[in-house]
Amino acid sequence: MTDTEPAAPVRETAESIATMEIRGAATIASAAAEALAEQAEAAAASGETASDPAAFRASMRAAGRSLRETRPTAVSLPNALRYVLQRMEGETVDELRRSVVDATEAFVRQLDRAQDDLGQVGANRLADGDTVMTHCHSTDALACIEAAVEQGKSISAVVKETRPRQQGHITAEQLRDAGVPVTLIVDSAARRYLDEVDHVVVGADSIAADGGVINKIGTSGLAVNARERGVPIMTAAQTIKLHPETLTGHTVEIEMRDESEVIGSEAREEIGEIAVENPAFDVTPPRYMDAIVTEHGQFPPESIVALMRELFGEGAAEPWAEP
Ligand SMILES: O=P(O)(O)OC[C@H]1O[C@H](OP(=O)(O)O)[C@H](O)[C@@H]1O
Repeated sequence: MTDTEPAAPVRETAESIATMEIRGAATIASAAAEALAEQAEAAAASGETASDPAAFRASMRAAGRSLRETRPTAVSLPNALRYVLQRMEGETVDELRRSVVDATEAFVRQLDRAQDDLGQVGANRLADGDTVMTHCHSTDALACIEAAVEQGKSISAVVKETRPRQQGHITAEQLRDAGVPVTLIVDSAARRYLDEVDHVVVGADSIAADGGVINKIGTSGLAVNARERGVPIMTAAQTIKLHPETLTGHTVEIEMRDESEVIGSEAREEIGEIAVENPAFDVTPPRYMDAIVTEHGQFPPESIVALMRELFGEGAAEPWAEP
């Protein structure tokens, strides 16, 4: 390991995030924070970084950078890196190492608590006997449904498959295991089934200062249809999903993924020359979202900016910036 080359566990985590073996905004955040702790342990035990606080710091920043470069849309990733790296302090390598490990542990505890807390808030929006529709796989959205079941409510689910990666299958399995009767549908059947559901519950990868919700591709169409059918739609999102840079006018980059997720090589060859695009996320304008449910309570999307200012001030530095 050199000053600028992250340790093996960081490289492995970065690779797993990029290939989506590790996925979901909250899961990515905790994996990234844990990778920083592993980097701190490795750097404190290896070569020049073990005895040189400046080299140790440089190796932590390089690790942050390599984790940051994996996927662009879920802001939970830079927010996690920022949380840990901003708490890195000490004169000696051992003090620096300890501060990173402690910050990581505190961060992961906070994430778990936030999900439990927002689950209670989201569950309060659901009534006994409700049917919910889900899109993709979101641990924050599932926390709301599972908390409602724990409150003794009987909940059923219509689960959208969510092309192209069919992450609705993970949702279907987890809800079934939680005792929720599940009906799996293809994405294009969503409008037809909206007449049979009481709520739509989705997650978020980022929330913009104007209340726009950035989530798995297809969320915005679902939200427009839900509004047209009069079905309330909520986004379950821990505050780690709030995107601080949107406070200063930046937009959220939408990840474009490989065409192979959309079309297999055989069909591709058969069809011949066509363009294929595979955006992983879209933006739901605030006017189509009824509520953003966080660990601090529920908010109309347009008012989320007040919470963002409270938590982040006016903006945020890159997670690996020198303090
Ligand atoms: O943090 P939690 O609620 O688990 O997930 C939030 C969002 O992250 C996922 O993105 P991807 O599957 O990583 O592309 C989905 O878009 C999901 O709604």
